[in-house]
Amino acid sequence: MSALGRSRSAHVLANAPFRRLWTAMSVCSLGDWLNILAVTALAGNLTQGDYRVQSLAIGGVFIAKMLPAVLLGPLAGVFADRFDRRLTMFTADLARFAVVLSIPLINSYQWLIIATVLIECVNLFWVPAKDATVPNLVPKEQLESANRLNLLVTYGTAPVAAMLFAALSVAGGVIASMVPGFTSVQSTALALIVNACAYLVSAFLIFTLRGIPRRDGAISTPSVLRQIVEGWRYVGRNRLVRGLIIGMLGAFAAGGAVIGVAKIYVEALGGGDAAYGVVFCAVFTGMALGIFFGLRLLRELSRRRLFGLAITVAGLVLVATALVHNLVIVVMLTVALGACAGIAWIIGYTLIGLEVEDGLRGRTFAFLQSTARVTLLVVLAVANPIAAVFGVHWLRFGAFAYRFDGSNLVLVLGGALATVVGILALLHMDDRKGVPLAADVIAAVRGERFPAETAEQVPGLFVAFEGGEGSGKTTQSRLLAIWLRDQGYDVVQTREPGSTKVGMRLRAILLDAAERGLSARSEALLYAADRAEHVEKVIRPALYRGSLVVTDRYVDSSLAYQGAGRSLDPEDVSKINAWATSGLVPHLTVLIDTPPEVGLTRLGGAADRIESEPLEFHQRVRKEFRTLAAAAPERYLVVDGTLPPEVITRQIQDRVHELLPDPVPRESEDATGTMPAIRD
Ligand SMILES: Nc1ncnc2c1ncn2[C@@H]1O[C@H](COP(=O)(O)OP(=O)(O)OP(=O)(O)O)[C@@H](O)[C@H]1O
Ligand SMILES: Cc1cn([C@H]2C[C@H](O)[C@@H](COP(=O)(O)O)O2)c(=O)[nH]c1=O
Repeated sequence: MSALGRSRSAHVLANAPFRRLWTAMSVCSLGDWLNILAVTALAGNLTQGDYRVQSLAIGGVFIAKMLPAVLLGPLAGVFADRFDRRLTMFTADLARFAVVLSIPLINSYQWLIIATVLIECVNLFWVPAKDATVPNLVPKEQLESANRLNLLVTYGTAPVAAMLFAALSVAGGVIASMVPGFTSVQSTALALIVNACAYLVSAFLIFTLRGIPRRDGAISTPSVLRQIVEGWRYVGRNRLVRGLIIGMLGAFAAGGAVIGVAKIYVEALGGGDAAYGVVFCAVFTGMALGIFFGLRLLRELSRRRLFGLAITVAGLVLVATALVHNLVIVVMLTVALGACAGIAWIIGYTLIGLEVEDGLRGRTFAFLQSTARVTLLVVLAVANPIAAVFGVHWLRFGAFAYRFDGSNLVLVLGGALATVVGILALLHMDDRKGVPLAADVIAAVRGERFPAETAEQVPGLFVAFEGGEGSGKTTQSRLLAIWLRDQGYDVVQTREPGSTKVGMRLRAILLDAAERGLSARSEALLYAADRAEHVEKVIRPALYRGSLVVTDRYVDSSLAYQGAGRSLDPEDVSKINAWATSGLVPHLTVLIDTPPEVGLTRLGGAADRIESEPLEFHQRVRKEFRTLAAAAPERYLVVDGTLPPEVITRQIQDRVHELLPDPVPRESEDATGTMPAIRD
């Protein structure tokens, strides 16, 4: 049966060919993780004795693992597609089986490095052949679930492999105690034999898998360097995405430092290969806990804050890990480290997915993956040499001696880097400025959201106009903008709904008098959606540029129209709007208070969907506007909308004048050392 002919509702694993490929992928992933652990452990065991030589030997393995993908990745993708995919994967699996098996047989460091390079080169053929096969076996609508499952086995097999490695190391230890001459090197060989068998199982599964087409169209994988250069053009433009990527790369670099020196670090703590496996497993267990429980526990905390906080805490935990010389505590700290990394990674990925428009998302993810790879390579290349050069030092305090070696130094440096990057991310992306972080976190742990008592601290000034229909908001907001521009201010005059591309469509739906069936909740959500776009795309960027923003309607309109007018729960309306705006509150709201009997008669043309509501509706709206203003008089100016327009204008100018920043910033005065010209 053709892939497209299959039932849409069935689970993707009900598809037998895909299930077989997925099983092969799972077994291979398990083998890959086991391979990382086994070859690094073996490199350490083969060079045991000299700390410096051992550090460099392990560093060499990581470089041998990363380099082929960076240098030959795109080339292999193109070559891989010239051959029959099934045959490519089958041959690659057999080759990997043979090369991995040869490592314990030859048992030399030089061959270990050559074999590692060979295995990675073979992987470069296996992976694109597999990637290109998945869409051939799975219908289009199930491709996303298939990719999710692939991702699950790619990372989900890591803790399994780590546990397996630890178990095999313990078994090796037991054998060593019974069989004279059985060394730690031979014990690591057990893991390599299991690793080789995993590739053999995969070869069998692929060989018996029918239905893989020979090839269809070339796989074009652009070079890593090109992806980075091209990606930066898109990423560099968006402040939030820039912050996210820098944060994620910082976390990655710190993670790379841990991976690089983990083996020598664990050994210095008196742990063998089993302990190395346990620490590895702890990182991934922590990541899973962070992804599944961390986000739930801190659901009320702003995602942007949580992202920066998670990286900062990861950095501090890493520093603590470096300084504490107790294996049990180190394992516990490693779980915490993994949890923070998991939280940061999932938030970063999700926010990028949400922030970057559809057409650029692929390139942004490709950019992230390429830079992450290069970052990892650079960190792995320098981590172990740094550890080796630093060597082992003993700090003596009387009878007490404290060991501080190269691995401790690398972990402290990695931790410091993550802490700095985390703090930068917090400052760069904070969407709740003015709300103390500690109070926000404590409230979030209790499952509450800390109220934003103070307005967000932005360089610009934010003024909103509110009022009923025909009250004079458009007239007065325009006059205010002109007056401000005349004084040399950069002014953004805007309105709701409908000031963004999406907003214009929403406005058309919301105000179309023919749209009769819209429920009150949908209406509230659509206004909130328009506002979220408006704040994100227009208001916040302008305020951060230092502009003066004058908007015709904002959150109060929803509280008045949807809350009071439509009788929705005001708490609910307030919550969705606080979420939509990330708590952005105007510095001043000008309420032009006009009786609806007057305002409605001022309007010309056909009434829109809201204007055509009965008078009582508009009266409830007016009452709510007045109540909101009375509750926070310091943030409101209420003017009588029945006064002549010029009188209203004067009142507004007087009040806004008090809030205006100095048009000549102090820094520029200091820089020029001259006084601005005084004209009368
Ligand atoms: N103070 C005033 N006295 C009399 N007429 C006014 C006054 N202010 C505005 N108008 C007139 O009332 C009409 C509606 O004004 P405007 O468009 O500014 O109101 P609005 O609050 O923006 O209305 P809407 O809510 O429909 O957008 C316009 O014709 C305007 O010239
Ligand atoms: C922002 C916002 C607006 N409305 C209503 C109020 C008006 O009837 C229209 C907007 O039309 P205008 O001529 O641009 O003033 O939409 C609302 O019900 N809820 C809101 O949040």
